Amino acid sequence: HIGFHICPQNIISFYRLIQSFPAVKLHLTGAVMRATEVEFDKAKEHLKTLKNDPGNDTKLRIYALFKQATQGSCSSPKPGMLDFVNKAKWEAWNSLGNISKEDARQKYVDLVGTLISSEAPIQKEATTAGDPKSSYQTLQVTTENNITTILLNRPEKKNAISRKMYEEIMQALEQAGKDDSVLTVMTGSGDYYCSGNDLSNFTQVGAEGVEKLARDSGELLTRYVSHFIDFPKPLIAVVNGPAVGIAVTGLGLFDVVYATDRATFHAPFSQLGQSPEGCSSYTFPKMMGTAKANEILLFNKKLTAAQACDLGLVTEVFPDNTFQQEVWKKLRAYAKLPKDSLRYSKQLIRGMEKEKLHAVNAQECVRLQERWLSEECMNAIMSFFQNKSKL
Ligand SMILES: CCC/C=C/C(=O)SCCNC(=O)CCNC(=O)[C@H](O)C(C)(C)COP(=O)([O-])OP(=O)([O-])OC[C@H]1O[C@@H](n2cnc3c(N)ncnc32)[C@H](O)[C@@H]1OP(=O)([O-])[O-]
Repeated sequence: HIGFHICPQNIISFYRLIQSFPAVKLHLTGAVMRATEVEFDKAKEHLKTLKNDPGNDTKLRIYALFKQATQGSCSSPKPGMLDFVNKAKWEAWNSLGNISKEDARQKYVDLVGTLISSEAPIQKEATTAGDPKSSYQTLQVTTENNITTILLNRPEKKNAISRKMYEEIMQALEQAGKDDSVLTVMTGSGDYYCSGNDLSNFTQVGAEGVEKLARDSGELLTRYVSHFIDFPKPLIAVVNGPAVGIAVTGLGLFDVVYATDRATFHAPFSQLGQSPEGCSSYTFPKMMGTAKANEILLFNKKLTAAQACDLGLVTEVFPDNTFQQEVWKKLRAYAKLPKDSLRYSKQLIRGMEKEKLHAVNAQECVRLQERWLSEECMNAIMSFFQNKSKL
C-alpha cells in the first residue's frame, strides 16, 4: 500500500487507470490509493500491447521506474562515456534518487496507463476512417500496422477516377500525410488498379459551357497532381491489375511501385486526342530515356509489368497468385522502420525536384485545357461512349 494523494492530476490518472485496466481492483483507503504487485504485473503486460513507439525519453522513464520498483535505488557504477545506451539508462534510473519501490511502482502503473489510454482515440480514429460507412464514397481508407491504405473503390467502373474520386483522393492524401502511419499505400479494388480519368467527367457540361468545364478540369488536375508532388511521406503504389492514363503517368510521383504480373500500363493520350499529365512529360524521359518514353507517351504503347519494371517505372513484379501476400509482408516490415527518418529522407529526395515538378504540372495542365476543347479529343470521347472504341 502506497500513498496516492487526491489532487486533480492524480484523479485524471486514476480515471485513465480505471479505463485501461477495467479488471484491476484499486485499493482505496480514504485519501490514499495503492497500486498492488498484481497491477504492476498487469501494467507490464499492457505495455507490450502498445501500438506506437512512445519515444526514447518515455522508454527511458519506463525503464528507470521498472528498475526502481523492482531493485530500489540505482547503485551500479556509471557506464563509460562511449557506452551510450547503458549510460542513458543508468542516468534515467539514477535520476529517480531515493524514491521508494512502492512509489516507483505506482508511477510505472500510472505512466503505462496514460500511454495505453492515449492510444485509444487514435485507434478509434483509424477504425472510423477505415469503416466502409465512413464519409468516403469512392474510396476505402484504413490504417493498420502503421500503413494507411487508400483503396480506389469503384470496381464496377474499373476504378475510373470521377470528379468525386479526385477530391476524395486529395482529402485522403492530406489526412494520410498528417496521421501517425509510416507508409501510405494506394491500390485498387477488383481486377483493375485504375482505368484512368473517368471519361464521363467530360460529358458533364454545365450552363457555362465547355470552356468552363475545361478550366475547372485543369484546375482540378493541377491540384490533384500537386498533392502527389508534395506528399510528405513514402507513398507506395500496389498495382493490383491494369493501369490506364493518369493512373500510369502518376506512378512517376510514387516512391515505390509494386505490380502483379497481370498488370499492364497504358497511357493512350494521342489516341484520346489528349497529352501527357501527372508530370510524365518530365519523369518518364528522365526515368527511362526519351526514346523509350516517346513510344509510351506519343504512340500509346501498352507495357507489360515486366517491361515497366525494366524501364524503371515499376520497382518489382510479383506473380499474381502470391502478389498480395508477398507485397504486404514486405510493406509491414518497411512500416516498422523509423517514421521520421523515412519522412525526411523522402523529402530530401523529392525536394531536389519539387519546383521543377510543379512547373511541369502547370504546363501540362495548360496544354490539356486546350486539348479537351479540341475536335480530336471530343471525337475520341464520343467514340468511347458510343462503344466504338475501347483500349
Ligand atoms: C483528366 C486528366 C487526363 C487524364 C487522362 C487519362 O486518364 S486518359 C485514360 C482514360 N481512360 C480510358 O480511356 C479507359 C476507357 N476504358 C476502356 O477502354 C475500357 O473500359 C477498359 C479497357 C478499361 C476495360 O474494358 P472491359 O471490357 O474490361 O470493361 P468495360 O469497358 O465493360 O468497363 C466496365 C465499366 O466501366 C466503365 N469504364 C471503364 N473505364 C472507364 C473510364 N475511364 N471512364 C468512364 N467509364 C469507364 C465502362 O464504361 C463500363 O461501364 P458500364 O458499361 O458497365 O456502365
